[in-house]
Amino acid sequence: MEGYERENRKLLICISDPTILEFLTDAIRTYFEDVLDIISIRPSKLFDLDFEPTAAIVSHRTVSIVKERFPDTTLILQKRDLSGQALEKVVSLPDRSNVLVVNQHMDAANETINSFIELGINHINMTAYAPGNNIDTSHINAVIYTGVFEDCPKLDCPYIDIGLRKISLYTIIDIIRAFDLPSEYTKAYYNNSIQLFTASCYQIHNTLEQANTLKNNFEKICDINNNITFVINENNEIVLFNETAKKYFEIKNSQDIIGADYKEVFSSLPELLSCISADIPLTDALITIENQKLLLSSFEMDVDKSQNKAFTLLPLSTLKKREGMVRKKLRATGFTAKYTFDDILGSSTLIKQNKKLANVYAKTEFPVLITGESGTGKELFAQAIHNISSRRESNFVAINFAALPETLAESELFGYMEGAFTGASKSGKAGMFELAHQGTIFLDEIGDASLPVQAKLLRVLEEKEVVRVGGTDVIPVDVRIICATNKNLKAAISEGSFREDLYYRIKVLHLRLQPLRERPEDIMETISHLLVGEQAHALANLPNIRNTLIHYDWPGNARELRTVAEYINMLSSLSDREEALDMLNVYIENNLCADSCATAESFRRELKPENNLSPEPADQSTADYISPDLIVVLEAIFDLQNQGVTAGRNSICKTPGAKKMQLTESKIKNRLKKLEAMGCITVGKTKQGALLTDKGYHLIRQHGLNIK
Ligand SMILES: Nc1ncnc2c1ncn2[C@@H]1O[C@H](COP(=O)(O)OP(=O)(O)OP(=O)(O)O)[C@@H](O)[C@H]1O
Repeated sequence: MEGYERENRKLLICISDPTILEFLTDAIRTYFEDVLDIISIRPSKLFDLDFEPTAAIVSHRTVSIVKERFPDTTLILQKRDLSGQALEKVVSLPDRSNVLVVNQHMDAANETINSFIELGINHINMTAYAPGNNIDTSHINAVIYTGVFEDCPKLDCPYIDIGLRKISLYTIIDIIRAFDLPSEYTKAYYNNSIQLFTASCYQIHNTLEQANTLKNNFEKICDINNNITFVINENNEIVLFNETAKKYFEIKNSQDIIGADYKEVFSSLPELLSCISADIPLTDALITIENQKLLLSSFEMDVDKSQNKAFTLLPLSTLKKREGMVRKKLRATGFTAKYTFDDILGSSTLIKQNKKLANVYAKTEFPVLITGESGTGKELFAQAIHNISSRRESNFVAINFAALPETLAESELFGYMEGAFTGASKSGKAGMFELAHQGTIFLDEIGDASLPVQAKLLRVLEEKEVVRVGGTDVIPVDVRIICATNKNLKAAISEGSFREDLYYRIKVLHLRLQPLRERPEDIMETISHLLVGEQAHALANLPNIRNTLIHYDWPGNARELRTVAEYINMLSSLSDREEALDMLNVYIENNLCADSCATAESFRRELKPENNLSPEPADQSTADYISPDLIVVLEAIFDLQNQGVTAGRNSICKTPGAKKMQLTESKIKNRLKKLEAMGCITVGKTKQGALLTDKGYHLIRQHGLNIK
């Protein structure tokens, strides 16, 4: 940059660094361009000048050469101040950070450090650095430089550019004095500086506010967290004591505790004191404070190289309360038994007996095995038992072995530890047994459990404790077991697919649920509960429909019955009654009669055109409706009785009626049970065979047989 000459008002600026030279020249021109000739020059060009300036601005580097060239010129050693740029970044550097402050020259770097200290920035350890200066930089956490990145050593840490330092007020005053200028020239400088500093103060204010917000948030989190929490620094001073801690240790004022030596604060609690002083990480260490058991954990606060240590204390009583709350929540999210005995429909002697028995079982803690065909209400009974047992306030956890892949069975039942297998949740997971703690576990389709799982189940039943997959800790569980199966477990034992020892363990109490066909009097009662509206009831009570429903075998039991009820409900909403009736007839014939010729025949016989939607009279007994196959069996018993032959399965099978209807011995066995349940026959325990009751005779007579 070439200057130009002006009589008596020549100010020379001679600085070796071209960037700083340009920066300073621009700044000085801003203030003095109208009154001074400003000549800006690098030291190498000094001897080309053919005039003597009134004053010269020099740096530590150029002072001697300028003095040598112009001995009579007033020399002004340039002084500079922080620009304010990125000051908030410097303020936000973590406490005790080791920071390199870089400048082209050591004295300028030291000047920058002094400026920082003057501003009150003393939370960091600053080391001056200039190129060529050999220092150990291994511990450096950040580098601060003043606009010239090339001067910095290359380190793997954050760099903060605080910009070229602006010219100092002292230099301005020196210039004013050297040229005897009016003091107003300082005004422009002040205005400019105030603007800069207002901006940087604003930034610093924001930064401090953010830091304060963070600190407040952190303290709030510690307060919300119900654990007793406190933090101690490397000088053994307490730096944080949350609200729970204050309550627990009965500290009224934060000022009484913050900054206090923990050894004094806890002097009367030797066990806590020794744990804190031991300087080893603790995870749920069991300690006693004034007869109360607590879990103590400690954490190194490895933040910003601080040596702070956090401690949390959790009273066991609080832990238990929380456990109870979690269990309640779990119950609310699905581990609930919703059915009670009132939901179990049916007033047959068989169902009444089973309800009575289950009521008694509920009052005990013994395992119960519920057997019965699919849909007979095994889970319904299990839930009802749980709901009147002493465990009703805790979880009812159901697991179905038929739906559970073998690979998952173990982890689902017993839980797993973090990282126990690929895909395992990070935090591990409690198994069904743990979730059922203090409640009931319902092991449905137990007959489908694999042999290895059976072995583990046996162990849990015997030891009353589980070990999570991938873990070693033994977790005690207090669980009531109810198992259910529709398989013949005795046969499974003979085949070797079910453990005999497990069988006897789970079958301390036994409940056998009879299928609907063994208690036909429950059919209409159950279906009535499921029908909605008069129209649906009218449809179901049409003689042919009602008769078919009563005599159908119901292999799917109540579940199948529900489907039929739903279909009738759907039809009942049709406006065309004739169409509804037609559809129902087709449905019944296709679905309920397809498997049973006898039912089909009876159904067709009764499906007369005059059938309309008027229901059966309410007092008509279900037993007045009987299918032809049952009539054939009744007739056979009648004939055999008359011949003096014992009416057993074998003899009935050989009668002409049974032969005509292709009734096998097992079908006859089934029909005999039905007739017995209907009260039409009695079957003696000895070899006397089946005998007709009055009702049996009545039915034969009613169906047109010629009985004398
Ligand atoms: N006696 C009953 N009263 C009312 N509803 C019943 C009755 N028995 C069974 N159910 C109903 O039938 C359906 C099947 O019942 P549940 O699941 O208890 O049978 P299950 O014997 O456990 O069947 P599965 O062996 O197929 O699991 C449920 O909708 C249930 O509400």
